[in-house]
Amino acid sequence: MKQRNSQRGAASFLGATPDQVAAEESVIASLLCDNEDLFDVDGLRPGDFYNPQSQLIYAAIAEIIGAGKTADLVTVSHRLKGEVPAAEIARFLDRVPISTNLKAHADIIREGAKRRTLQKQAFSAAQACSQGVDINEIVTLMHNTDDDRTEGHDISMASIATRSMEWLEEMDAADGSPGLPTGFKEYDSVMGGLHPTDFILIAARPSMGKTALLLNMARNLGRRKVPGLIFSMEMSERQLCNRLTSDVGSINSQIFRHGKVPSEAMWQRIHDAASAVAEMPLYIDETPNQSISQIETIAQKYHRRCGIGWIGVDYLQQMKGWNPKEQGDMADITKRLKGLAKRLDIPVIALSQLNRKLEDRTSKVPILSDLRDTGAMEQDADIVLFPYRPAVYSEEAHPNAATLIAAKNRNGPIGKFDLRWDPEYTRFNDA
Ligand SMILES: Nc1ncnc2c1ncn2[C@@H]1O[C@H](COP(=O)(O)OP(=O)(O)OP(=O)(O)O)[C@@H](O)[C@H]1O
Repeated sequence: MKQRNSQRGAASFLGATPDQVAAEESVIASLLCDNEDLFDVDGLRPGDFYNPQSQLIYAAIAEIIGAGKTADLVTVSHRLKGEVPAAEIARFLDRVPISTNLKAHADIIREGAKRRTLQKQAFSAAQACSQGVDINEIVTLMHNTDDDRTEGHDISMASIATRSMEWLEEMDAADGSPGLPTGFKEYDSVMGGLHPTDFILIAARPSMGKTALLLNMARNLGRRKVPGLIFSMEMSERQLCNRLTSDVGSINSQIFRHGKVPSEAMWQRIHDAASAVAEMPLYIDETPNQSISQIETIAQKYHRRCGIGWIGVDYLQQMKGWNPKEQGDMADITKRLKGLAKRLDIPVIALSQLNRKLEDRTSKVPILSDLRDTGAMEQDADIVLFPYRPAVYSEEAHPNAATLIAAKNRNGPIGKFDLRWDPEYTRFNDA
């Protein structure tokens, strides 16, 4: 009885079915006979093969062909000397290769690999559930199915170059930039908007207008019907909605603060603006103190369900695990936000406070080194933006003067963009 229970608890992982074994043998036999067939197997990876020897042989064939040489029994045996006996490699040649059906055979191999991966993942998730691991970690584990691999994504340079050209042709035909427009004309023209896969940091001292800047971009994208998701760990969903309404309708935000609407005409304006905001495909998660795992899980869910085209995180210092004494944890957060941008192929915009050491300088204009001591932000960010309003520090400065400083741009120019600040609507405009 005891033994039966322990057997029931043990994992019994899938092996290869006879058709998968046949498919693996067929692909290797075909490749050994005709190297051109490699292009037909469409991004198959060594790890997709079940048989460990097949994995090694396939990897050797792909490497030899990749180096511009011919892969045959002699060259492959030479490369795998000491790992796979030549007689074992020759055994594949006993099969009659059916290269006309190679694509179908590659699909069978890929499907087998996908089943085995999913089974292992489900097993790990079941174990994590019974061990009480954080629920969000488990959901992330379940979602990390390496979609690219399971879809047979070809990562060879030949294929990447083709895709890049197709992308450029598409963009050229669409007569526009691949970036999402922020709505700030000069910024968009120089920086090309917000680029997919970019991790964009908006950093400033408190009350400089970081949230305002993010919401101004959200309003512009919302009007263009680009879905977006904002993690607002400081302000509530109602506060953000009120700010958007104030911005869209040019309504003094103090009305929302005091909860008193001065006239019927103002009610009408508020209703009109609120209706326009309601039609924007924006999603706001106001849960405070979210962990990076929670953010990843929620972002992936909204990306799948609603096709979100950008993400905003307001702000990093409010995230669970953001602790200056734990530089490693902070670096993990920024790395994973960059990873999220890449995986979902959308821009991720994170807001961040700047260190108060800046206040000790004569010039209060932020510089990149103000990001030091804050994990790997400076390194992980593709773009670093500093909104700056001189009136915060000097009574002599014009109250509406503002600059958006692009202090870092991994793939393009940096620059300074003059803006106008309208405080009553918490709105930045083109100057
Ligand atoms: N009705 C208003 N009239 C004048 N100024 C306003 C009004 N509403 C907001 N502000 C100003 O807008 C700024 C707030 O901007 P915002 O919250 O976007 O800044 P932040 O950099 O995100 O701040 P924090 O770091 O504190 O979250 C503050 O300087 C505030 O004084």
